[in-house]
This record gives sequence, C-alpha cells and structure tokens, in this order.
Amino acid sequence: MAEKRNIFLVGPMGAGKSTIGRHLAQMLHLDFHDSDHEIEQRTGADIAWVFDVEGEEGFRRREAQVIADLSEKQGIVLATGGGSVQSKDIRNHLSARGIVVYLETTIDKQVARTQRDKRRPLLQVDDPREVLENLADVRNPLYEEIADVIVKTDEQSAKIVANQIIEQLGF
Ligand SMILES: Nc1ncnc2c1ncn2[C@@H]1O[C@H](COP(=O)(O)OP(=O)(O)O)[C@@H](O)[C@H]1O
Ligand SMILES: O=C(O)C1=C[C@@H](OP(=O)(O)O)[C@@H](O)[C@H](O)C1
Ligand SMILES: [Mg+2]
Repeated sequence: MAEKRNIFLVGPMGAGKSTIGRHLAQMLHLDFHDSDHEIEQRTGADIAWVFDVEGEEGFRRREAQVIADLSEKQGIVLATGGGSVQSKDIRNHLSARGIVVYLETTIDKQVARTQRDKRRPLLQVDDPREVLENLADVRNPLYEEIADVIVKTDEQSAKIVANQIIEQLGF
C-alpha cells in the first residue's frame, strides 16, 4: 500500500471481525487492534466485568474512547465491537479515518459461532437468537451506511475471507 490506510472491520457478533482481522493484518503486514481487547487491556478486566460493574453505558463510553484513540493511528486493522456503529461519533470516526469493511453473515452462523462463548454479555440470555435478530434490525442499516465494501463470512474460512477482502480492496 502506498499510503498507510486503516482498515476497520464492522459487523455483528460472530461475523468474524476479531478472527479475520488478525489474519488480514498478518497478510498485509499491518498492526492489528481489537477494541474489546483494548478495553480489557486498559481496565485490566474482561468485557463481562465491565458490563457488570459499569453497565452497557459504561462499556459504550469506553468503546467510544478506545475507537477514537485507535482510529488516530495509521496503517492498522481494527476489529470493532458489533455495537460500536450505534454511536454516530464512532461512525464518523471510522468513515473519516479508514476503509470500512462490513463483515456480513447469517443469524444461524452468528448463533452457532457464539453459543459456547460466555464472553458476550448481551447473549447470556435464554434466547440469544431473538437478541441477535433485534440487534440486526437496528444495526444492519448502520453497517451498510458506513461500509466501503461488504464481504460475506458465512461460507468460507476466516483465512479465505481475509484473502477476499484483500482482493476486493485491490491491495
Ligand atoms: N469465516 C469463519 N468461518 C468459520 N468460523 C469462523 C469464521 N470467522 C470466525 N469464526 C469463528 O467464529 C467465532 C467468533 O468469531 P469472532 O472473530 O470472535 O467474531 P466477532 O469478533 O465478529 O464477534 C470464533 O470461534 C471464530 O473462530
Ligand atoms: O454487539 C455488541 O453490542 C457487542 C459485541 C462484542 O464484540 P464482537 O462483535 O466482537 O463480538 C462486544 O463488544 C460486546 O460484547 C458487545
Ligand atoms: Mg470481536
């Protein structure tokens, strides 16, 4: 890449942002960041703890700060959290400071990929599918609004999807 542009991955829980982002960064020799991981580093606690102690509101404040800070960097791949696009400030930061890639998948895949993982507080409910469907109604238009490219992640492995992103971006 001539200019060191950032690549921001957005999309719902279980789309593969964290996993595909790591592969993508490795392939492009860019630094990889994950907003959830950065929140955990800064607080010294896990995401579930932040939700428990500070509520979703506290988590969202931290998420906005972390994304504002990380998006100032150059030449990074950033995996955002699935809810980050609900903030207009965050959408503006992402659009202004890099290429936004929307990783799209099916609700079935989201359920399958997240069901054994206790680290997503919003999904620790009796019917996570219903939560994912309701979130999709609100968030999918926002992912679409800021996406420069949209890549499906339900049919191929994370590495292949990372390669497809590179092709689509023309790198
Ligand atoms: N393309 C893919 N194919 C199969 N499994 C995947 C794919 N992308 C991610 N996964 C798996 O799905 C789970 C959730 O992925 P993750 O990267 O944490 O998603 P996100 O960060 O978007 O919530 C992980 O166990 C990961 O290994
Ligand atoms: O969709 C959401 O609101 C959330 C998504 C999670 O990240 P992933 O999208 O990486 O799972 C994490 O930020 C938190 O549990 C809230
Ligand atoms: Mg993630």
